[in-house]
Amino acid sequence: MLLDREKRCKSEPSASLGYREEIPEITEAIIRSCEEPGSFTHINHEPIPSRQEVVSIVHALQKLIFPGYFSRESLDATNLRYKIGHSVSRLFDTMAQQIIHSLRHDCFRYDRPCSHCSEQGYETATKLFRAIPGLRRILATDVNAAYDGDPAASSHDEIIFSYPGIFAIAVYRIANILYRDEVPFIPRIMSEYAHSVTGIDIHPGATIGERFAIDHGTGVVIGETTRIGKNVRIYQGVTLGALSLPPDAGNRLRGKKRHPTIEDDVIIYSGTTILGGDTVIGTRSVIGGNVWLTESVPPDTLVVMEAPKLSYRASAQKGKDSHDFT
Ligand SMILES: CC(=O)OC[C@H](N)C(=O)O
Repeated sequence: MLLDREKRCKSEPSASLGYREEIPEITEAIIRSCEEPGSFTHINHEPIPSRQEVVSIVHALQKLIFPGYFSRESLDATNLRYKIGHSVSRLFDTMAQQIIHSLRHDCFRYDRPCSHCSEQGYETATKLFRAIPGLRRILATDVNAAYDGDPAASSHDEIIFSYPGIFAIAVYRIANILYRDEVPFIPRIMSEYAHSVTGIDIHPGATIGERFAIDHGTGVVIGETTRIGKNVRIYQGVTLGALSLPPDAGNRLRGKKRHPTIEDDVIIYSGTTILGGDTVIGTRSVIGGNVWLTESVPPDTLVVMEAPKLSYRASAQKGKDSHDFT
């Protein structure tokens, strides 16, 4: 049986017509706002890089870097050469096209004179694909470091299949090659994608040595000018960041070293924040959890936050309605 309210609703004529009459005016208002000085639009320009394509490239590169782990079809000795050749040849053009789009965008948009975006796009894509064997080698050191440092990891394969840390580091290592080649947009699209799926934010401009491990990873931030040596391990919630940034910091500090340097064999535990471009954490140091550091520490230093004083008493829950926290 229909309720009265439902009956009324069903017999009511559609209200959309009256409201739809407003669409031309709404459209005009949006167009006028696009013409306002200082408004952001992207009209009449060369094709822009596609975020969706770049994300698919990331996943395709992950399959090439760790063959067999992320493919639906199994790889074996008879099809390996064919499958790798096939994906390199397909990916090569897609990658080059995306690089060309992003270079062209900057040429047109910012009047940067250029006559060879297309050539440069193919050259950079070639460099990236040539770097894959090296990427595979360095990522193997990262997987080994994660396994060696984590009793919860039951195998190297488990790390490759499932650890957000290794995914974020793999994407960082790819993006860093493009960043060093001064490809606009794509490195950040890649690293912010990894950030969005792992909670780990590694700027592609950071410099990170081999055997880098991020355990758990959620909330890790590694700033653009951070330098990290070899065999460094960090945990969730670690920030390697800049000191306070004034409102005009964007223009004043762009390109300057703002983030710390972490030397070889350092461990930084969860929730720690280390800030400043001149801050150096000396080799083999261990920085405990929840430390706030804005100054350098010499090699072989242990830095710990003294635990706040806790008091322990019998629980107030027994026989009481409210808790007594005084
Ligand atoms: C990580 C960090 O400090 O970020 C702050 C700012 N984006 C910068 O790069 O300086």
